[in-house]
Amino acid sequence: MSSNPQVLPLAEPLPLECGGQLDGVQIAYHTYGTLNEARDNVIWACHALTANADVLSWWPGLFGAGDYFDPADWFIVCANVLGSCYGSTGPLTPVAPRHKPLYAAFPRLTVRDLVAAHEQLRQHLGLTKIHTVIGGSLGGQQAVEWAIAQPAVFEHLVLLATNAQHSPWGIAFNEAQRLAIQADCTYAGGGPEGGQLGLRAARAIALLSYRSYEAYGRSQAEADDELPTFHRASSYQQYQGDKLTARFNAYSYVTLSHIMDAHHVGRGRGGVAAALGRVQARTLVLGITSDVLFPPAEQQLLARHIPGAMYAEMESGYGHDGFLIETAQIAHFLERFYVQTFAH
Ligand SMILES: CC(=O)SCCNC(=O)CCNC(=O)[C@H](O)C(C)(C)COP(=O)(O)OP(=O)(O)OC[C@H]1O[C@@H](n2cnc3c(N)ncnc32)[C@H](O)[C@@H]1OP(=O)(O)O
Ligand SMILES: N[C@@H](CCO)C(=O)O
Repeated sequence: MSSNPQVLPLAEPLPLECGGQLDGVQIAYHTYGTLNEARDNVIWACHALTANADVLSWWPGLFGAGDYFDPADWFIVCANVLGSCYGSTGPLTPVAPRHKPLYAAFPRLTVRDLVAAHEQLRQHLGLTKIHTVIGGSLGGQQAVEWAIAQPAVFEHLVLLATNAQHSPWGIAFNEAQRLAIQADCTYAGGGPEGGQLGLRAARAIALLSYRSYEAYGRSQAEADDELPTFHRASSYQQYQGDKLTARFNAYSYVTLSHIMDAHHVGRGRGGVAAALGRVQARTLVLGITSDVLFPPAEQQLLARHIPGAMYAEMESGYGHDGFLIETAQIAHFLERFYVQTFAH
């Protein structure tokens, strides 16, 4: 990661959708570029499961100098979500009044709680209008929830590889990963290193849902003369598990996967169609042909119910993670979208 994020301590305890409140919440965030005089050049990026507030580091090709969202033109904001481990309050953050981390006892949160915390940051920054809020996967779940909760704030909404309600299939994947973490006997005991072996296995499971048959075939095919005891795909799975455990913790992972599972824009709002009907932002929804975790039918549903939404599909063999990789296609569809919305 490049620079350290700024941190906003929230003035009041945060009431939680599932009941209770979280005291002493802090939100870590990055801003890039300059807010123009008209204050109409704000892009708010929402990150996915294991990323952080430094969007320039994890979405290169879309955010950065010379990219579609260039800090020379835009005031870009990205904030770490509550429950994560990159500076915002999470299970390993010491919490008042005990000043001890909550580990496995961290409260259940929902996407609406993530939105409520970032909404306080938006107000703190004095941003009355957001030109575009954009997010993929969990970031898209946050973006759509926010556009429903605060419809007048967002002029454009861009949703990638996401959904209106997390699917039984997605929940089952997350539960399999949580079972792997809980099978690690160091998880229940707590402590900053608890559950890391389980997390390694969880990431390997998750990768199966982020990539595709085609992507593994392309990058992990074995040579004819390779020993039958070595498999590139096995080594890849282990490497990806190690890579995540070096930068993330099991408690945040479990917290965030529960948040994803609880995502349902229609809860208490008369159902999904009624909730999506509240969105006022001009909306672009992007699906990925090979996404098995959030299949295109889920994005088509979003586009069907968000008034006037534009839908497009990216041809990609990368699977779900294509939303982080196919930046040229994303830029192409963004350009078409902005030209079309400008014309109307
Ligand atoms: C501190 C931080 O890093 S912060 C956060 C960074 N991550 C995020 O923000 C989350 C979002 N990003 C992601 O999920 C991912 O980075 C993606 C989807 C964009 C790309 O995934 P990657 O893992 O980089 O790409 P890919 O799946 O092609 O794997 C390549 C890596 O696997 C390694 N690899 C490939 N095949 C094998 C193999 N058979 N055995 C062992 N390692 C292998 C490569 O050497 C490469 O290693 P590197 O990452 O150390 O360079
Ligand atoms: N690969 C993404 C999760 C997929 O949405 C991440 O690690 O944040």
